[in-house]
Amino acid sequence: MLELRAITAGYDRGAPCVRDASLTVEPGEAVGLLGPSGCGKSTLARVAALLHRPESGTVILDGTPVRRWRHAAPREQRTAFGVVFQQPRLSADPRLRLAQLIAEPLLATGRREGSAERVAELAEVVGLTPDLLSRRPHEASDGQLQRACLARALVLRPRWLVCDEMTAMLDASTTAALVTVVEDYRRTTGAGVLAIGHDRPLLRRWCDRTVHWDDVGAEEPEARRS
Ligand SMILES: Nc1ncnc2c1ncn2[C@@H]1O[C@H](COP(=O)(O)OP(=O)(O)OP(=O)(O)O)[C@@H](O)[C@H]1O
Repeated sequence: MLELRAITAGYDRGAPCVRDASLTVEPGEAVGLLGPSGCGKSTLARVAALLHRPESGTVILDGTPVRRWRHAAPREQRTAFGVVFQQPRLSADPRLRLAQLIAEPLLATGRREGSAERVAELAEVVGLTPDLLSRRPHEASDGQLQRACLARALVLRPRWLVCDEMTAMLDASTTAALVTVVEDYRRTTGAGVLAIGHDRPLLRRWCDRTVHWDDVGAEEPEARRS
């Protein structure tokens, strides 16, 4: 289970944008998090994915409290997460061809062997044809690049997938395709999904339950008391 307990976080000490937020995601569960722009959803998602250290509160990953974030986190905790951001161009190294982008986490964790096969397999899953894999980000559309970013997020077979407005920049058919990929991944692996968004009907369709930002602070009073 992924548990966020009483998380307070932000960028300016003393003026946090996330205050006392609690949320849990069970293995195999998809939880949607809705809220207005700028309220702190992405910040909470980054805390959940161990990318941003909170000022206070606890993240508990499969029963183990997280003590360190980002590169200081133990590899098995860091690689338990796949993350897809809203703007693929901001999260893709412009120098890498799409195949290299997808393979990045494999190479970063010393898993070069079999990486070409894994990239080819995932490219098919996300709907990228082989000719696209040799292109660099500036030669790909937003939708094609987001497909590659989703493949990169899945390449290490994470147990938790954080989708931070993954489909906000995409057309309806690419949105449907990527949501289907995430859903198939969740069904076949039992991974838990935290999906952040503004699109209530989409999140309702996609997720087992949807939580509004206003309720995140009061969602689990028992957990917050303990
Ligand atoms: N790197 C940063 N440095 C300083 N402030 C930041 C940074 N990132 C976000 N913020 C601020 O923190 C607050 C919460 O931002 P966050 O991105 O978490 O909100 P959000 O709910 O995800 O918004 P949106 O739906 O528009 O993406 C905002 O006021 C934002 O301006």
